[in-house]
Amino acid sequence: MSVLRTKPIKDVLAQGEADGSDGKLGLKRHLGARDLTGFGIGIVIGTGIFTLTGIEARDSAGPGVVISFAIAGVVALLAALCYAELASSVPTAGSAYTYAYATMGEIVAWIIGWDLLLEFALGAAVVARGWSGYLAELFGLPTAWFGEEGSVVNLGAIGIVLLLGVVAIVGIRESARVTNLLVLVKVAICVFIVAAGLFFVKAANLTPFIPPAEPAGAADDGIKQPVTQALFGLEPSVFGFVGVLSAAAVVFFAYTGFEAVANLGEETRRPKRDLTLGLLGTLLISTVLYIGVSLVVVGMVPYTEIDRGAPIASAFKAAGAGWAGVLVSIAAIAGLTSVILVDLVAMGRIGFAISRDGLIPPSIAKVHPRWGTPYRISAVMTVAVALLAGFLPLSALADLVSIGALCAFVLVSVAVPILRRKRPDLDRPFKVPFSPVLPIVSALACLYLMLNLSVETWIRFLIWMLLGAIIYFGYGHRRNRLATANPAPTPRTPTPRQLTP
Ligand SMILES: NC(=[NH2+])NCCC[C@H](N)C(=O)O
Repeated sequence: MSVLRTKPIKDVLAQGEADGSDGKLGLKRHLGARDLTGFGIGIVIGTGIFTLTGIEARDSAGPGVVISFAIAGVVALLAALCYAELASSVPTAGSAYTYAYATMGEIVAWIIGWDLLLEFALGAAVVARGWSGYLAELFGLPTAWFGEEGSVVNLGAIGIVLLLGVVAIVGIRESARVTNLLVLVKVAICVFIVAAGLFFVKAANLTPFIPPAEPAGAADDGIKQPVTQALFGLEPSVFGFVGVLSAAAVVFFAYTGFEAVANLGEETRRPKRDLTLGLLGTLLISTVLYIGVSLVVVGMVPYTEIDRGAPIASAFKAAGAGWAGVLVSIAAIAGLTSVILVDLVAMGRIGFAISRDGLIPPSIAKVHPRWGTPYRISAVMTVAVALLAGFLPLSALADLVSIGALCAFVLVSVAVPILRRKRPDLDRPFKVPFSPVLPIVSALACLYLMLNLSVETWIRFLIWMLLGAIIYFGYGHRRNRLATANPAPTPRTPTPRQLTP
């Protein structure tokens, strides 16, 4: 069936190796392992740790939110292992989209590509609104233009997206420099938060570590409740182990985005080695920091009193160290800025890979001769993200970013054992241990977290996917490169003249 056609792996590899020198579409190779880890941490540490920690501790898990972060971290690490195997053996700009095209067929590839566009575009937009909110608070700007509620247009969000969009377009090296700097700031401050906060931790705040389950309030009912609870007709409840698990699904947002690294394979000097280092390094560092920061927050303040909006800053304030609040704001602004930038960079690469294959119009896949970036698709998508962030109240849509990431992780996990059977002799610099067991566990864990997200999120996600299906059958299905390719040209037999030296 034509929707299930796959792209030969040798074509995928050839596309990934083009560097633009022979007139083929190709990106420029500037990045090393440190840059990749910088991009990874750049996109990972942001809104999640600075806000979700408070909300989930208070409303869903108590101090057990630390376990939620650990669980989400392990699930993300499993997915990162699978990503590392595929990214290092098939280093391309499209990551999961490309792996799916080579293993599971065009329609699955499209679904994943469309899903990744949602994740990265919405990721940038959601975080841009948060960014604007921080800015407004820091400088006392009018919330009508910079805030979340009741604003007509969010100028801060539009401004930051356009500005970072320009950085992303002007060059991968420039983007790496800006990202590395921001990452240094936010990681240093996170380390400081953990080290200083430990002095204020009180054992009493940590007991009971997991508060006993209790019935959920009306707010968590109906389409707001996790699919697992709705599906099995369970009485909606919060806290207890169930609460810890549903908090894990929500804080998973804090880990999403690391896959951006896997999209930089065509811009990395030594992709086979460095992609693995970048992916796993990102995850290890962020997991350790997250567990540290969340432990400090719930250890400093009884969970019933944690501030929902600014949990870290107000924990320090309560301990009489209000000055730490300024540091936290700086870390948050630096963190959110790098998240948006890397989201925009990665979004351009995914769009580039999809349009290069003709599933969306190939003319926008052009690479800029000097900057070496996919500037057209990046520009188009940056403007779209700016409009989204400027006009839609998005804070409710963070879960949609998570479901998008999780859906891609499920497919990437499944793709590992499939690719091992389909192309057994592919050069694999990194191999997931215990395949297929570990990839299957990874897929199931991601699926489980997906089912812990709310019914509402699933409905929104399915609507987005339906839109994708319409575009695919209306355009991509007939117009893409595999569909329009002439029958494979027969190999030219060398003429006798060519054979003689
Ligand atoms: N592509 C994405 N998932 N982007 C959003 C990343 C969000 C980031 N993990 C944070 O906590 O702020």
